[in-house]
Amino acid sequence: MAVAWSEKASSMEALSMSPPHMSSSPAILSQDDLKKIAAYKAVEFVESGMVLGLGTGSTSKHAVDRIGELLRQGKLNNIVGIPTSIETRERAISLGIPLSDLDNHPTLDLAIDGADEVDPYLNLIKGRGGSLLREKMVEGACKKFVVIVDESKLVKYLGGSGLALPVEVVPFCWKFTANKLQNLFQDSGCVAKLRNDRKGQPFVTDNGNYIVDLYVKKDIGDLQVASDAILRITGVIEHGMFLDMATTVIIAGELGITIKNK
Ligand SMILES: O=C[C@H](O)[C@H](O)[C@H](O)COP(=O)(O)O
Repeated sequence: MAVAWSEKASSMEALSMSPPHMSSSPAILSQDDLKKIAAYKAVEFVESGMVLGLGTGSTSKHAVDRIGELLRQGKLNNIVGIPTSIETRERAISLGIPLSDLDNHPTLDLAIDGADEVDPYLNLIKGRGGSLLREKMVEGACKKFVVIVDESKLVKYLGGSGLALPVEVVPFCWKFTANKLQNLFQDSGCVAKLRNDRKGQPFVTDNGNYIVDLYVKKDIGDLQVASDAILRITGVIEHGMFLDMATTVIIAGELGITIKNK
């Protein structure tokens, strides 16, 4: 379903501006504007009393901020947030969003999160920010999982953006695990690289693990088969393919919002 700019008050509220076609000079929307528009649209699905999965990353940050704002304004009440990373937990606390965890709330009403890639079947790659494990645990426990992206995240097949498929691995003998991963997808020209932080040290996840990024030159074939094969490698904890998990994807683009439902 495509939604025109002029019909969507929430989009305008996200930007505090007129829709592009109504302004005297054409407005150029930045990628961050589009992320914010998608996030605000997703927050329209939030109702008072919900247990909410709070995503991680530059797109879901806008959703978390918006939820905090609506709580402050008294337009939402009795929300319980389940954060998917330490970063999101800290942000939610600073916004006064009440928090809990999966131990106390094993079923969530709704989660809102960004993605790195979305394929035509609403399969996702997530985790380029390193938060894939907690995200998959929380978002796998949701009745509804709304994904928010700008249109640059749409791909024909997972891995198709030329960017990485992240895999969280135990630090112990990570090279051994990385080699096994690379060999698994050698037909797709896979190169496995340990992710480093800004200081050139191994990037450490919230769970104390490393990330091996897989770069492929072509389609890796059946995604469920690939997923099972990755998870069978001892040393792998989880990967960033989120297959058949998204129930709705909200895509913000220059021409408006598109909503895709499973
Ligand atoms: O680990 C990071 C998460 O999976 C993010 O949701 C994903 O990388 C998308 O992030 P962003 O909204 O910053 O593009």
